[in-house]
Amino acid sequence: DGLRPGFYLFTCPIAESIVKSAVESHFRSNPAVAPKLLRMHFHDCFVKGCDASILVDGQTAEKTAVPNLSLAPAFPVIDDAKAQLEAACPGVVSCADIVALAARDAVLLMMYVSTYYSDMKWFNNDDVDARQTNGLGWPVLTGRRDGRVSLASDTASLPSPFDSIDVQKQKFSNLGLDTQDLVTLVGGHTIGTAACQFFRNRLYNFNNTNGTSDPTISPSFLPQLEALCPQNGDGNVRVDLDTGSGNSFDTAFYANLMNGRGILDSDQKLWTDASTRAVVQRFLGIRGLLGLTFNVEFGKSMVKMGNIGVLTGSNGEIRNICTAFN
Ligand code: HEM
Ligand SMILES: [Ca+2]
Ligand SMILES: [Ca+2]
Repeated sequence: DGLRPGFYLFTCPIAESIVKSAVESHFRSNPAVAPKLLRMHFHDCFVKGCDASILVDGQTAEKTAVPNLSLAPAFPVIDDAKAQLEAACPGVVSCADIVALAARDAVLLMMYVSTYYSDMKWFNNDDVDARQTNGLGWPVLTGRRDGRVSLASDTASLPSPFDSIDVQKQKFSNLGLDTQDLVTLVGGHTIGTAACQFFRNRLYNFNNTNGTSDPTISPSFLPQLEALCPQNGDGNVRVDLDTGSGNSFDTAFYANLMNGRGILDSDQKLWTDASTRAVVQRFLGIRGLLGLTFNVEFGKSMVKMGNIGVLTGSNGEIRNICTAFN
């Protein structure tokens, strides 16, 4: 019953290092996979629990739903790790655990890069081997098993960038996550990018009023965003969710919200709404409030998220390949 640290200690002791090396080698050729791996774990857990339902191929599978399309470059990381794991310990390590471990390893790489480097181009694999993680990251509990259902229609439980704070809170509390978890986990937007199509309405057509922009956007930031996402430009152009700090796992995202420089409407509202703003302020160490340390809280909330609806014991299965049920 339940997950535990080191579930594979005796059955596949090399499991966690195989996942780590798969994440690192893909990261080296394409660092953009790191934020996608984090988001993949979130999208897995929020739809039928953390059961690898997001990995299955098929015409009506979760993968085909709009919110999951931009995750495509990160699926091969999981498939690679799984192939190596099947060679080392056949039939033992679940795809759901690979996703959870890969998300942690991806964040750890970003934390490492932001701690020791100002520019990712100086990053190479030798550094990874020599790195000191200094207590960053979090222990991933393992023992999840893989689900046997994957339907695009189930992705309606995912939050949308157009959701109000009340709806965001509701979607999180449905899964046992409170307001602090919401603000903490959305802090994952400290890394990675969003396509213009998901926020362009804020620039040119706010509340369906043509020519109007969202008044919560800082006046100095609006022209910058408009330049990145022109009104009739390509909606697939991608912009950092944390302007000026898209590769660093840090609290700059929250400072941007405070300064009216959020990208998604759902993110900027974390500052507009008093209940979520209070949590943002605690991450920013505003005087008079009990401070919160982002990296620490993020790990705690990730462990909570990683427990959502897990299959354990004899429930579910250990898939042979992550893209298909057995
Ligand atoms: C109210 C909750 C949330 C909403 C509405 C939301 C929405 C979005 C949207 C619209 C994007 C851009 C997708 C694209 O253009 O491809 C995005 C990206 C991202 N999200 Fe969220 N998100 C939420 C919560 C979270 C959580 C809880 C995490 C992780 C713990 C997360 C991690 C990420 C990451 C890392 C990216 C960047 C992906 C990339 O670079 O491709 N998000 N999110
Ligand atoms: Ca799932
Ligand atoms: Ca950042």
